[in-house]
Amino acid sequence: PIALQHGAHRIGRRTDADMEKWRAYGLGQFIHWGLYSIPAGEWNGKQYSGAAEWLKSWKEVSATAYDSLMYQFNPTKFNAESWAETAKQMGVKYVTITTKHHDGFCLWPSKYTNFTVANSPYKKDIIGPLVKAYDKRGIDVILYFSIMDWHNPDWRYDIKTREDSIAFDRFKQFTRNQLLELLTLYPTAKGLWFDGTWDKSWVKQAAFADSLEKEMRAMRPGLIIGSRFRADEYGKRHFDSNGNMMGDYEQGWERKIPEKIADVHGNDWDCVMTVPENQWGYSKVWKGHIKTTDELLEMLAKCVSLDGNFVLNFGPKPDGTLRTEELDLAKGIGEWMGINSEAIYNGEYAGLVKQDWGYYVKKTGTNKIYMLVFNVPVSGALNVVLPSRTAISKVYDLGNPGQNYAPEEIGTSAYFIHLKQQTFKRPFVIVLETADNSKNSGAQYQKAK
Ligand SMILES: C[C@@H]1N[C@@H](C(=O)NCc2ccccc2)[C@H](O)[C@@H]1O
Repeated sequence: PIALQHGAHRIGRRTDADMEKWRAYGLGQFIHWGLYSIPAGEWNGKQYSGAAEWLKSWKEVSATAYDSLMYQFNPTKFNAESWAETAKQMGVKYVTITTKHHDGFCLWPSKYTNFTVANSPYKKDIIGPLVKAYDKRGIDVILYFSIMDWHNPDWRYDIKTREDSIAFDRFKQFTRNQLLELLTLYPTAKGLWFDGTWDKSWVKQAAFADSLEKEMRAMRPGLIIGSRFRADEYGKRHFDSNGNMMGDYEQGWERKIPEKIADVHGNDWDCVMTVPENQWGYSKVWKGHIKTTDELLEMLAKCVSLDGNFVLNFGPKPDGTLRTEELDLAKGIGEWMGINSEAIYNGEYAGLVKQDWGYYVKKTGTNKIYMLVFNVPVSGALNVVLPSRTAISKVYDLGNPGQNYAPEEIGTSAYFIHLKQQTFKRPFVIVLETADNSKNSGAQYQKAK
């Protein structure tokens, strides 16, 4: 291995209680809200082809004109309690909220810039009420923070001249001030979700970022910080020059999901997902495919089955209400979670051979295995292959406990679970309680009928 001062400072997963709680979440909510929600991807009557929250980067948009959106920010219908209640009904265990996106506008009254809610017609802090409303419902809060800040004149994409270096040193102090301010104002926040850290200017700040991360962790023991915050001294991000993950969980899964367990390298991770193809902030026009409840439930199941958390994005409207498509999805997911959340919370990779019918999730610390079924085979028989000498002691349908299945043993620790019906409206979950059978001599199995 290469001697590194600013690489990963821990090998393997964190084992403390705060991280174990994060690992158990399963389902989260992302909220992207800010000035970009006002134009919602449209400018001078033309549609921006990119993500709505990147509108300011469009060459047709002048920074001055964009920044004066601050004087239009007045979400009269904003109600933190109703967002938190929607999230509660959906069954999320944590929420990641944008405090400042790439455009630099702060949803809290930062004392380090005038570009905040305090100088908008709304005047009031948005982050505080949200933290309070979510905390009250037992939903942990993670604060999203973009390092890249298009409003701050000291931001640089790269550092080429002495002037760049002097300006960017001011920017680094500004960034440190804002982050310590956020941790001081919102002490119950469980972590920080960093973004906008890919440009050379920041990638060159291995020592500064490392010391800032240490300072934040010292200030808030247990704080959870992802792999996207800092680079090592060779500019390596997410994984340092020795291939060790930086931070506490992998943040690389943005709008994508790992295929197999080998893809996650034994690390904690979260997948953050948009409802349309690629819109995080509110966008008037949702182009292309809009994901359905069933699709999102399958993504959730896949993430949890591979040791990750699934975080679904909401882009609230400028008036502070949520759009109906997102409310409908929250309702659909919530109804499913109302019946099946036991298969999601405290779920982990089961270590079984993946079958076509869906995903296995093991309940952490137990011998309970959940079968999350999305694809019913024509045969109606779900194939289950367990580690050798593992017997099934109990099988039942989570949504219909009375429905007991007598698994048919078709080989050594291999079973068919015969479904009683052929069509299902929603994905469903079958619970397997397994028993270690290694004590008995070779188990007898019924000949396949
Ligand atoms: C969570 C999302 N991240 C922001 C973004 O710019 N993603 C594009 C991107 C994704 C992965 C590596 C670099 C850049 C989007 O605007 C959202 O905030």
